[in-house]
Amino acid sequence: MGSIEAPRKFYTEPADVPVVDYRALKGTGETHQNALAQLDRAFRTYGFAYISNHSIPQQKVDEAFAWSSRFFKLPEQVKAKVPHPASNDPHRGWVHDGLSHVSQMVFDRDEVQELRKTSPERKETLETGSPFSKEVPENKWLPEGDFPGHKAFFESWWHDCTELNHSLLQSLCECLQLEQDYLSRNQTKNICHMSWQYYPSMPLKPLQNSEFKRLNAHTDFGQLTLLFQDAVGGLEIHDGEKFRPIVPIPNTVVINVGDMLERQTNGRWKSALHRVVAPSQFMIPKEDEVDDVIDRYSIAYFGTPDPDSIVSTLPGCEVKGQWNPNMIGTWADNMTASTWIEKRIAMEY
Ligand SMILES: O=C(O)CCC(=O)C(=O)O
Ligand SMILES: [Fe+2]
Repeated sequence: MGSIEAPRKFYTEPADVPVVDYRALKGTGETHQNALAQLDRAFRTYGFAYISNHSIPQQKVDEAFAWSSRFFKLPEQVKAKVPHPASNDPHRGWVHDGLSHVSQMVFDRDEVQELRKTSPERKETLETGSPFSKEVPENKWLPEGDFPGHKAFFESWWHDCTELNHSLLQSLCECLQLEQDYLSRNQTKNICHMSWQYYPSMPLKPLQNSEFKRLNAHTDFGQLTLLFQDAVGGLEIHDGEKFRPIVPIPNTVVINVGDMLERQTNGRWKSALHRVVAPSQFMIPKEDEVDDVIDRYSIAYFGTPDPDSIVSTLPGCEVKGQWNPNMIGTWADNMTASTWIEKRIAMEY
């Protein structure tokens, strides 16, 4: 006789981050107003939301993941033809496992060196920027013969993400009762950035016991991030009390508030700490069931204001929110977007 398996339990309940319907965000009437209110609440509470029914067809998202997997499965000597330098300049190309290291608001080189030893990560990334903007470093592409078709796909994918980013910025403006293009007007040079992340399969134990992370806890330093994740899981956000899983929901994109948007909204919206660890379903105590954690892929589009723009309080956000902006203490007056990005990325290399 077959037995009924007890439902799998998470060690920690997933974060109760809402799924906001993009069609409602872009619609009219009461449903529209409700969707805006839901997004505002999600950003106040978590700094994160899932967006369903968005403008990029799932087939295109699947294609992007297929390109990513093909790239990272190339032999190392091929990927090494487009190496990311040992510094962040230019922030382009393939980052081999161990080259970059994420930390949170640590700006002291010695301290970062120490953290590299005590909180190592297992990841590779491909760092890319706008293929259209003249204001940013050129992308590093493999010869077309090594990887046919990738440039054409990337251009089209970049375009789709940029459109979605601007469309969401408009919704954010509606939440904040600003003119609809208020935030987009300040993103004309397109210094936005896209990281393609690959977390190779690895033994489960060192992830479970925190000897390794896939990605250390951090806040994003841009304005709004669009995050596409595959079905594997492992992303967690800190809800003010503890880290909780952001379980993958098919056909959605995760969006989150970065440091600059937290600063601009004066803490009304939260730039939340997040990290990538073992998927929560592997944290149940059935240790002999699985030895290795499988490959994981994600793609992040970091929306960023124009480099020389001063990141300061938006009209209507003068009253401080419930969250203290992360940049308090380190956020000088008249800080530009590029200064903040460089300050933070420099510490990753
Ligand atoms: O891989 C993920 O799901 C998270 C990536 C991330 O947080 C980042 O690149 O800033
Ligand atoms: Fe992040």
